[in-house]
Amino acid sequence: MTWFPSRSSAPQADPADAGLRARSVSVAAGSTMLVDDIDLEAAAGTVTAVVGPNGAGKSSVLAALARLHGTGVVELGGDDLSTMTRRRRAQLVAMVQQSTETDIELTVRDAIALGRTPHVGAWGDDSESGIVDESLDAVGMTAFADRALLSLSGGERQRVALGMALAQRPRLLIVDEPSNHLDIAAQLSIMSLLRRLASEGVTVVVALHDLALALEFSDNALVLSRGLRIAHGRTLDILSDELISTVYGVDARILVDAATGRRAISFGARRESPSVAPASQRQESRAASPAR
Ligand SMILES: Nc1ncnc2c1ncn2[C@@H]1O[C@H](COP(=O)(O)OP(=O)(O)OP(=O)(O)O)[C@@H](O)[C@H]1O
Repeated sequence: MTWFPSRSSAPQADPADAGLRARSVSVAAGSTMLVDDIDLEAAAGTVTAVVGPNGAGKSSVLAALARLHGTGVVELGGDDLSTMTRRRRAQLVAMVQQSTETDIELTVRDAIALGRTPHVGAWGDDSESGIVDESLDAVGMTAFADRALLSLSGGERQRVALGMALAQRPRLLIVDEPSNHLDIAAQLSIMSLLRRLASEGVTVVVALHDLALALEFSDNALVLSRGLRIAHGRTLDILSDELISTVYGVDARILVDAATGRRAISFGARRESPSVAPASQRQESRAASPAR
């Protein structure tokens, strides 16, 4: 299945032109810096994993990239996401957040159809209505299409949330911890789907707790700790035993399966606490205002 079968504005082939470029992204809550001065570049057609311990600022950075809050400049294909209309931004950027709780009475199909909203014309017309069925299929929810959203399990809701984002046909897909609630087969299937979307030109940025998934499925990684950028580069280059051990405060050893080349990580007892001073202590005087 191809993801952009009939879309005339399919992501451009040239990664340098179509990708994501974020500079000096900061997020504050009052006078507390949650994330400080993060730069990130992600070419179209790549998957970038955002990793780091609990509270490192992953969700905050992702929401700032989607321009839900924070300061700094975020460009997609050279266009500043902050200065475009909300509708235009919604056509380009989809975000799947961690919380999938809802009390809205919708069927699964209706929920996924909501993802088409930014593309629906003034008369309620959507020339690509088949996308809803494709999105249902892609996240394995076709059999659930007429089920009430409220009746779904956590993992099923997670898939619907991703299905909504797929229906948006974004150029930039931001996903916060998609493996939450998912069994191992579902995790691999969602990560494979993200890889496939990238292969069709989408820029994918995904927060992951599972570093083995990051090693297996991402091209590049952004490593955060206490609101600061610790490393950014090719995943296989930067996610080393030493970096993981330092950032997470554990003993970590990456193991490569000689037969398959797949990587797993063996973890040992915690050593000392991570030594990075939090952004909130470093920059208490700085405060970022909400994005436009
Ligand atoms: N409104 C707020 N006021 C104060 N602190 C906040 C606020 N929102 C988030 N934080 C703090 O900012 C830090 C970063 O939170 P964030 O959710 O971005 O981290 P994360 O890396 O996604 O964490 P996790 O892996 O646990 O999901 C956390 O310490 C969190 O407690």
